[in-house]
Amino acid sequence: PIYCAKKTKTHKDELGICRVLLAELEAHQDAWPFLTPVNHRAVPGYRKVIKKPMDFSTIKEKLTSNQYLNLETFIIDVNLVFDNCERFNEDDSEIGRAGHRMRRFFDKRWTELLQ
Ligand SMILES: Cc1ncccc1N[C@@H](C)c1cnc2ccsc2c1
Repeated sequence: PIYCAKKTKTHKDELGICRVLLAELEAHQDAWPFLTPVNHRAVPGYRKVIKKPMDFSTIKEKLTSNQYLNLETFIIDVNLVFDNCERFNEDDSEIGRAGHRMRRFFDKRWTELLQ
């Protein structure tokens, strides 16, 4: 088409996409290490190494209490979950592999939803 305006997404549209993406992340079979905050008393060294802990339940709380300005601030928190995972866990470990699989899944889904 000659005139093809890029459809801007309203705040509500973007939050709807965040809710869909978060629900899919939580339902993923490899989500188990990321569903709740890492218990730093049970995981020695975690509090020292990971300056900004993040997990899917915290993201959900922030989403439902309207703390995300837009899709970008939501994506930054999701990526923080995976970056923390890479920093603390060996690539060749159960949790490390789950983190890589979850990041690949997330990258694929949000680009699909935004096309
Ligand atoms: C994402 C992450 N990074 C570093 C350490 C832990 C975790 N996940 C927590 C839930 C967790 C905490 N403890 C255990 C014990 C076996 S799997 C598992 C998972």
